Amino acid sequence: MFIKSPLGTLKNLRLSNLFTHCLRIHTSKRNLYAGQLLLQQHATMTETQFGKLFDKIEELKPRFIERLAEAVAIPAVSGDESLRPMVVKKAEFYRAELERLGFQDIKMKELGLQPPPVENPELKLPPVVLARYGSDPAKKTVLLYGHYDVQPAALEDGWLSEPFKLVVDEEKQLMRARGVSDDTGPVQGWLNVVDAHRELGLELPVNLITCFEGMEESGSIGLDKLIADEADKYFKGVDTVCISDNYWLGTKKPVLTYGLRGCNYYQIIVEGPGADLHSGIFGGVIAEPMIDLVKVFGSLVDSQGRILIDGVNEMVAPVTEKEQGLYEKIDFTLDEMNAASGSETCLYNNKPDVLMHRWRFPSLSIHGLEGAFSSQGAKTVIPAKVVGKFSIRTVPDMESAKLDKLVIDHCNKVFQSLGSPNKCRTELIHDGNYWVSDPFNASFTAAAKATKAVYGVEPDFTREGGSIPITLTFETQLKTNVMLLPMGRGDDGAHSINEKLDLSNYFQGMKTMAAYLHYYAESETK
Ligand SMILES: C[C@H](N)C(=O)N[C@@H](Cc1c[nH]cn1)C(=O)O
Ligand SMILES: [Zn+2]
Ligand SMILES: [Zn+2]
Repeated sequence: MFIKSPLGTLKNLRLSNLFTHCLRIHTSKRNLYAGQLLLQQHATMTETQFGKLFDKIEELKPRFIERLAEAVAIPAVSGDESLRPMVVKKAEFYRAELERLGFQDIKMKELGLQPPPVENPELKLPPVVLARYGSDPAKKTVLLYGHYDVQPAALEDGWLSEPFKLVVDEEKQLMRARGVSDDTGPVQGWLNVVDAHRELGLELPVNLITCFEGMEESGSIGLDKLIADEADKYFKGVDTVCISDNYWLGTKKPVLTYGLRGCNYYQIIVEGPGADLHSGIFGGVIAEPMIDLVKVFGSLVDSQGRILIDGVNEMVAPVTEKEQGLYEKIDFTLDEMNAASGSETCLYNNKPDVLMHRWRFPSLSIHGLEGAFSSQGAKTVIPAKVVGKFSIRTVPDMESAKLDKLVIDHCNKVFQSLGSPNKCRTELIHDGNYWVSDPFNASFTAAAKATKAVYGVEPDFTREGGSIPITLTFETQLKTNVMLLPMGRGDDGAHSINEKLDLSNYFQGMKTMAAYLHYYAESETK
């Protein structure tokens, strides 16, 4: 059955669920012989209800941009120990916002000290912000997860404007600032959805629980335990978890995401000389830590992206015939890929290979190093100690502990083969599991309807090459499903310079979030 409405074509809607409240309103009408009539009446009502909500979101645009500007102005970089007070300040910002919006039972959950490796052994982890909006047992409960920490950013990296100051580019119709897409914009989006309901005097159709953390960009350290501890307490009765912390695959087509890669992040520490040395005096005479590190780095991966560590590729689940057919149908082009990377350096020349290597094969990236000369000019120094950083994006069926052993054994073996008198050790900094789900549950169905209602198209179902370390923990500890509803686009430049969020994605994203809550409330499963 199809109902045509200005919000889009609503397909195969079921009387028993989506129209429950409509039936209540229309019970006085005797003329139920024509299901079509009832459906038309409901279509009008849904249209009116969404119409008002969507109009309110449009009307509140200046307020919603202002709030986002306040949030992104706090440089909450979880990976920079010196900025930890700013991460805590941003948690306080959200506590105040939640209070102002009428959330209750707000808890700033402390997670204790950050475990090693860490510079300051007294460093406290930032709090997790838990809050409730409604606790009606007749309603479903949706847990909204997001993170308020961000990646580092500095003007001198090549930003067009100060990274922690929101710039609205009217010409390009976008907002620019660190975190605007990952993940401050989407977190703000959820709060704005509640704000819009309150302004309209419209009841939220579900109970909400927020779980906003401040360590996602550093591997969600400490959050697993909190979720396990609160599974039967604060999180009791959660029906589904919705995460808005990834991006569309490309720039035009909205997507829903049912898979993530995991991430194991390592460091290799090579040290020898007692201090940095003059290369004219000591060059050729002493063993240089940087030379050893480069050799170990070079043994990890080749220039075609192939991982060279024995046993790693063998853990990857084989590609099935059924799966092979999925990739060609996805709305994505190599041109979009090149535009997003700002280059033509892609290692693959066809869509299925690009998507498979992004979603379902592991990758190894070398991120950088501490301790070495990295400025302009030509300093003739031999660094005494260097710390190399690299990570592996993991996929089914890779086992995290087994991977750690393979990686550490490999680095030790390569270093030993160099015959260097320096010292070398490799350690895990943090890890997070991959996650793959069934995209046909009630939550995904509600999100697909919401996408159709807002954008007028069916979303693509995609996997994400990035990681959200806590996703699998929600699924296993709360024994419920998780759905990923991205707000931004594939070219937003998350983790890069000039991170942006298109204005249309911010506002249409909020409408999709709002519609999702209404459609999910009306779905059959409780
Ligand atoms: C997809 C998400 N917005 C994100 O950027 N996640 C980070 C999380 C992370 C950091 N270290 C390990 N995982 C990512 O994928 O890099
Ligand atoms: Zn994120
Ligand atoms: Zn991120």
